Formats: sequence, structure tokens, C-alpha cells
Amino acid sequence: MTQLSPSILAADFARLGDECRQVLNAGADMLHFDVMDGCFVPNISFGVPVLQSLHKALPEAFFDVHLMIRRPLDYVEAFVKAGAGCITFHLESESDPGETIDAIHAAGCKAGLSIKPGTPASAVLPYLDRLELVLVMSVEPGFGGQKFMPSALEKLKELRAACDARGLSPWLEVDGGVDAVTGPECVAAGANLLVAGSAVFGKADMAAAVRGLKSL
Ligand SMILES: O=C(CO)[C@@H](O)[C@H](O)COP(=O)(O)O
Ligand SMILES: [Co+2]
Repeated sequence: MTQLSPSILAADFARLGDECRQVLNAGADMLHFDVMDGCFVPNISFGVPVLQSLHKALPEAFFDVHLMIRRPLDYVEAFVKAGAGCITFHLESESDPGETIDAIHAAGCKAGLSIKPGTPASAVLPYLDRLELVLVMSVEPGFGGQKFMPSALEKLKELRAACDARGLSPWLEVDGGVDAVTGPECVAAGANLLVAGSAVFGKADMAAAVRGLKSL
């Protein structure tokens, strides 16, 4: 079954706890927590203290942390302590991927690896057996509300085939411009975890948006 991870980047930060509770009550499986450092991507979002507060307010929630930062390895411990359920970092970051995966696991957390639109799916293959999640970006990371890039679909297919061939079943997540139109295409290509920011928090009826995307 397809799972949904609403990106809180599109939430009203003045009402963050309430909006997170609303989407979880409507059936969202987890919360997508986009961390941006103004270096790896040209935008700054939020970090450890915000996760700490949300985790305290919503102890049952699973936090799908997406690190768009230059040196993810340096922050693994802090995000795990703050309540991360899975930490996904970028293959294009400055940290060594193998070392970072090991550090995330050693801290007792699930590990995810993400690729930007310009990085081929094949770059993930050496790490595939060690990952609980693979994230294919369908926009350039840094901002919500961008248009879905269809080139992500081929990557999802390739990664789904590689997982099947190796008998692996990590979450295959897609992030950026996912909505009621592009979501079904992603699912058909092999994604089983959809991130949606504006298509959930940007809607007047967030609960209906969650139910719609969950039914894909
Ligand atoms: O990681 C990112 C952007 O860098 C995403 O998680 C976006 O926040 C998704 O927002 P929408 O494209 O769904 O509005
Ligand atoms: Co994200």
C-alpha cells in the first residue's frame, strides 16, 4: 500500500503542531521534515529544536527527516536524539555515504539516501542493500511548490527493478511536485512512499487531500 509523508515545509508555522496533528488524524503515515542549511540548497528552513518540540508534542508520530545540508554526518546524532525515525541525506553532500549510513544505524535510526534530479539512479546501487529508504527528488531540492520533473519516473522504475532483483524492499520515496495527477504516475513507476507539501498543507481541506493521496 502507498504511504504518505506530508512535507511540513508547506505548513503554517504559527500553527505547526495543530496542522501536523490534523494530517496524522486524517491518515498520513508520517511527517516529512525538510532541513535546509542555506549552503547545500539556497534556502534555510528549520532544524533540531523544531523537531524536538514536534516530537514532544506528537510522541507517536514518525519523523521522516530529509537533510538538505552540506555535512549530514555531523548532525546525525542530534537529529536522532531529537526524535528522527528515519534520516535521509543526499548522495551529493560532502559526507561519505557509507560512513553516514553506518552512523545513522549506529545511532539506532533508519537510513535513507537521496538523489537530486541530475544524479543517475545507478549511483544509489552500491548502497542499496544497506538502506531502509531511497529518495528520488522530482524537483531541484530547496523549495516547495515546484513542478514535478517526469525524469524521476524512469529512476523510480530502475530502482524498483534493482530492489526486486535483489529481493530488497526499502521505502522508495519520491519528493517534489507530487499531487493527485503526478502521484499515480509515481506509484505506477514503483514508488511506495509519496511526499506531498503543497498538495496537502496548501489545501483548504487538508484531511480530504490526505485521504485522496492515500487512496492512490
Ligand atoms: O524536499 C523538498 C524540497 O526541497 C520537498 O520535501 C518539498 O517541500 C515538497 O514540497 P511540494 O513540492 O510537495 O510542494
Ligand atoms: Co523533502
